[in-house]
Amino acid sequence: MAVFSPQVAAGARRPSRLQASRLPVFCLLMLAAPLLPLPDFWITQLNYIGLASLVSLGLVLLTGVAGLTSFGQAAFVGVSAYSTAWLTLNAGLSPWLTLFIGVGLAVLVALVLGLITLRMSGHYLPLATIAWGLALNFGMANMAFLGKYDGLQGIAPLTLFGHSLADGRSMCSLIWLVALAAAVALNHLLDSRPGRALRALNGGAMMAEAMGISTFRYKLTAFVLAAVLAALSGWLFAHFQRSVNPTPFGLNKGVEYLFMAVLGGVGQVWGAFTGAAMVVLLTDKLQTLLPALLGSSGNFEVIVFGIVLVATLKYAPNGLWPFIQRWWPPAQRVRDWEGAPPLPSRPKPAPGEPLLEARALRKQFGGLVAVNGVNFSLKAGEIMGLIGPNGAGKSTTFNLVSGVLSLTSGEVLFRGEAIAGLSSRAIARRGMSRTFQHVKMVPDMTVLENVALGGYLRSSGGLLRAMLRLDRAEERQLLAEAERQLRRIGMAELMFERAGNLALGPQRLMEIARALCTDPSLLLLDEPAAGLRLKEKQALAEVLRQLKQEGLSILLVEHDMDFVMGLVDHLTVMEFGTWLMAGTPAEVQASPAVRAAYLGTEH
Ligand SMILES: Nc1ncnc2c1ncn2[C@@H]1O[C@H](COP(=O)(O)OP(=O)(O)OP(=O)(O)O)[C@@H](O)[C@H]1O
Repeated sequence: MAVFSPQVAAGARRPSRLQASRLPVFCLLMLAAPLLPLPDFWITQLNYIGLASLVSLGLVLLTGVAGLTSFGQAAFVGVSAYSTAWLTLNAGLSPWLTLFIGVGLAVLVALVLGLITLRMSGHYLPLATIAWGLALNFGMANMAFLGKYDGLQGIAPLTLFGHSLADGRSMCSLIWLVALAAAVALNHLLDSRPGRALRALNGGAMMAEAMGISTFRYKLTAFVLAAVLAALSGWLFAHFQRSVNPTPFGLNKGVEYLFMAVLGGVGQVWGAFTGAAMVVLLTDKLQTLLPALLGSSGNFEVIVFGIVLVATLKYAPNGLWPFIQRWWPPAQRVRDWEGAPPLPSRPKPAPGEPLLEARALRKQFGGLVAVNGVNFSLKAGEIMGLIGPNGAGKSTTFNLVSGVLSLTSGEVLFRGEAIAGLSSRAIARRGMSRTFQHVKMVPDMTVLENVALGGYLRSSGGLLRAMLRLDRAEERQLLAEAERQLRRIGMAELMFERAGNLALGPQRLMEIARALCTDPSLLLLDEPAAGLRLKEKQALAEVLRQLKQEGLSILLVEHDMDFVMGLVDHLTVMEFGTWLMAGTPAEVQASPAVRAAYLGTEH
């Protein structure tokens, strides 16, 4: 079926996956750097860049991908650095053991902070990370056993298979090995089932939850992973510097890490390295240049960084990495999922089986009764329309059925089971999938990846498997299913397009494909024709007719009477939050009460 002709907004470009083909060359170069005849100064700079990149990578995941902000990453670096310093110096533990203790402590703190703050809206996490950063820094600077402002000195160097890593060159290899491994693992993660779930956090919690994704769990995951990366950097830092003091773990350093991520490109894995390199190298240059120019000493580079940050946010909000990427184009995704076995699917209701029943639905927003005493039912294989003029309460009813809103009173039965009070995630798991009145998607992901989000509940690959690339068989199944659903609605030719480049019509169809990818027993469409041009509406109606022929059950909320008339089996009409009438399209069309409701006259 090809009912839809591709329409892509002007300026559309071929999308790319995050992984770039020529990066192995860069990785090899960085790992070989200590073997090159570089002066010690440059090796030291490379070490600092690698250490900062690790922390910045965590911020790419946390801020760029998951949309959460932390000013306290330097404190996580400090926890691990001080842990290994104190435990190796005073308890005589092996640094390889203290690595796990330091990272474990950072994970513990991240879990506590995350569990307290991540359920709250936006600004609580940044505030909590500021408080945590300040508290820890004052703690380190005032505790006698941690050496107060002087810190701890004489930390033992690392040894690996009997070989000492005491000099900067040996540490350089280890630091870059860890930093590059982290970057590769993060790239793998973002190109996977859990990675798409993480990227969906920025597309709005409502959409992610409707696909069965626990947004809280993934926010916590991003926060903990960012803390782990910071802790790894802290452990390496302590054994590279061989001393620790509170200064590198203060709040200003936390802000600097965030600056690195923003400067490099906060949503880009390799942007973390770009930002870290820029800041480390510029700091060194400016710290000598500016005092000489101005004739007095001081941290004048901070002023320059402030100006650069504002300019970056205004003129290059995606950071510097996209500019570098122009000369270093990323690899095109290889279509390697042909013939992948299908994902598991659920048993479908028999045609005519009672599927959905809404009984006496009522929803009150404070003093406003948005929905009052609404009843309707839908059998398997039917398309039902819920129509009514603006403000009639259709979307509220839709949200009550799909679990986005909680009922004030009433009952919803889905396949005979009472689902009122269940979360939208739990309802999605039972086989109800929805689209949104205002399209909700991840604009930076391809159409295929957006649709694959719908397969989340039909797959199980976790973080570790994704990072180690052990999830490829399941990933092929997911992408094959996403492509199958795109073909089903006639949109396969756009699968590699960046979703944000699509016009509204194809975006709405993409949402339908995503909902189909969940293998639903019931498809809920919230005003799918809103904002579409005539041709787009016709294409959409054709897709829905095709889905009905395939036996799919659909509940359609729509404002446009003409759109639903030739499409649905029966209609329920709402007015002022109440049930007005139910009947076939012909009966509804002939009803003077419905005409009056739409014309806004008395009836
Ligand atoms: N979260 C909310 N808080 C308060 N009032 C709300 C909320 N959501 C909806 N309403 C109100 O409930 C009533 C019904 O709104 P609803 O969006 O369900 O109508 P609708 O039939 O979908 O309208 P439209 O076709 O314009 O989308 C309106 O008066 C609206 O202002």
